[in-house]
Amino acid sequence: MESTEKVLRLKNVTMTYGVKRVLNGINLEVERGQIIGYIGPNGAGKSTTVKIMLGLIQDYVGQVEIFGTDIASGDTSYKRRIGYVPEQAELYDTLTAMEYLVFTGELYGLDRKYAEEKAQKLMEEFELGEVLHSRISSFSKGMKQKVLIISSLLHNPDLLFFDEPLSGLDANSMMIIREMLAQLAAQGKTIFYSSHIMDIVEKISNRIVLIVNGAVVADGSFEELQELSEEGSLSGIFNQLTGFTDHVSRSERIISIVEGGNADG
Ligand SMILES: Nc1ncnc2c1ncn2[C@@H]1O[C@H](COP(=O)(O)OP(=O)(O)OP(=O)(O)O)[C@@H](O)[C@H]1O
Repeated sequence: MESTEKVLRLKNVTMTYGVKRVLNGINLEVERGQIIGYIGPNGAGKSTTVKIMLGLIQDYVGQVEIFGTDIASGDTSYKRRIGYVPEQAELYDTLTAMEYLVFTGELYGLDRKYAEEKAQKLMEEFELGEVLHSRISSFSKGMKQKVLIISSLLHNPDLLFFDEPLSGLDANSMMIIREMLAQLAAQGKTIFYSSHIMDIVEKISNRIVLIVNGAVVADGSFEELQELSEEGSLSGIFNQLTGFTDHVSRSERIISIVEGGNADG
């Protein structure tokens, strides 16, 4: 595999829901080993882009290639090389963690015994060894999130889509995931990381793509984005590039409404 292999290529991708255009011609090329921080305001179109790449939305316009294959070609073998941590997942609450992980491992074509062994080892590393055979319904939010992360990794994918993967995780677990992603990228895995936690995106990504209203408005390393802006932090750059300057007056109005005063006042 060439080190500059294009893992992802989006050509002029547009998506419309009814009369509402939510993606406005996204162009993106991602090379092997990159960690892309995919950021943007609520409703900008991030999840829609990810769902298109996962093959969950098919009525887009434009072209999407993953590992060099057009995903509309009908060849779905690319999916075996992908891992996905959704922002919100319906975990099968009545299953135990082991049952869930073996089930998803087998979906990805893993041998049952191999999936069991790997699941057990990974659960232990995430300090969940004692609840391996407990029902997921008894798990805390962070514990469920760890199970999702493990299930995304079980088949050793080459491309990972992480949507707000650290939600609910404590500071120690966050540090492990951050380090693990950096090490995976160093080995040539590609990571598409979508989050609203700007200081983590700033630290973790070697390339940041900002989308606003379904279009890419900035694309580069954190240092390159800093050159576009007078702001020092990614959250400052985000505020500036999305044209957001009225947080003080907005909060004043909200509090005024809460207090029952004149909303304009
Ligand atoms: N199934 C759907 N039907 C109609 N509109 C939709 C659908 N899914 C998403 N949208 C709209 O598409 C736009 C983009 O949504 P999307 O979920 O991609 O945004 P996002 O950038 O992931 O937002 P967030 O940061 O809040 O998760 C939003 O205006 C949303 O209301």
